[in-house]
Amino acid sequence: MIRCEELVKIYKTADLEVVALQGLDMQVNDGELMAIIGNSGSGKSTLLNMLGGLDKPSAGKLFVDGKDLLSFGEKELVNYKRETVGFVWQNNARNLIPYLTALENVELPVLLKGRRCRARAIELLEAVGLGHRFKNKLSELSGGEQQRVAIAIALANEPRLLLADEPTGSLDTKTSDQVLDLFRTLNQTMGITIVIVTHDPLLARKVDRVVQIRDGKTSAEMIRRESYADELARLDAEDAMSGQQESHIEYAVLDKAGRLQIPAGYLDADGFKDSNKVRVEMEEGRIILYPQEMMP
Ligand SMILES: Nc1ncnc2c1ncn2[C@@H]1O[C@H](COP(=O)(O)OP(=O)(O)OP(=O)(O)O)[C@@H](O)[C@H]1O
Repeated sequence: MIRCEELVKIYKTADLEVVALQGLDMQVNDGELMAIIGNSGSGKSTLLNMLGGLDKPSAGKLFVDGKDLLSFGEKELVNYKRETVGFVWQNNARNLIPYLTALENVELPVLLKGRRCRARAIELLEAVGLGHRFKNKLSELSGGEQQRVAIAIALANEPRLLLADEPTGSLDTKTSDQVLDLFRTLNQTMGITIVIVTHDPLLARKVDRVVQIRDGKTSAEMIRRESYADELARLDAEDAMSGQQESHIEYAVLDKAGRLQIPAGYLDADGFKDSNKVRVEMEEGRIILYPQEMMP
């Protein structure tokens, strides 16, 4: 669904250049539900904006749903944003009009697309579990319900890809869980690919793959040992203690040039700390790193 190769984004301001993405490689499969995590300023939102066609990369390759985004002109970009992607933001106010009802809020974008809208808007609200609240004004809905209206709007154009930037950032744990459950249901029933940018470690634990970005590059991937659905089924069957097992296996990302980012903290050990060299040995199918002065 998504293929980024050596993606670079440089922001130029009057007196400064910021390299927000520094040759980022990432793939997302069709129908995947995955999360992107990383420290503040690591480039997550920049990447999401590139994927959504809201901004253009400075260099690299970017394919979404078989389309080469870097080759797009203005018109193709507008079509792409209208037809291929949907967005969900942390801040609902960006999407919603408080004095209109849930139904009117969803009808609006459907109307703009020139379809028969009421039936479709009701269908979308039912898909996000709000079939019973569509006559309520936005101001009468809870934060989680408002976020679900925003998700219904994002689905109005039947996008193949849903991009969510901190979608649970302003919600409590229980409501965040409900929004994530909704993403999972939409992912399974509609086959829509979903990419979530999040700071929330609990949310990240619940998706099957997490990509970590460090300094504008992918540095690690956490892949579930078993799917979340399988884990829930197993936990139901076993006692609660088995939930202590780590849910994900962490992989460091190896780029095409053979570069590897050692996970944060590993190089704090004695011998590695004050050196810019490590000794690399191949041993029985393993690659082992030794501090410079330590002989194997
Ligand atoms: N429009 C812009 N002009 C200049 N610099 C920018 C712009 N947008 C982002 N940056 C810079 O690019 C870098 C990456 O920013 P980005 O917003 O992608 O990070 P992030 O990982 O999403 O952070 P956060 O988690 O805090 O939202 C930062 O150093 C940021 O200051």
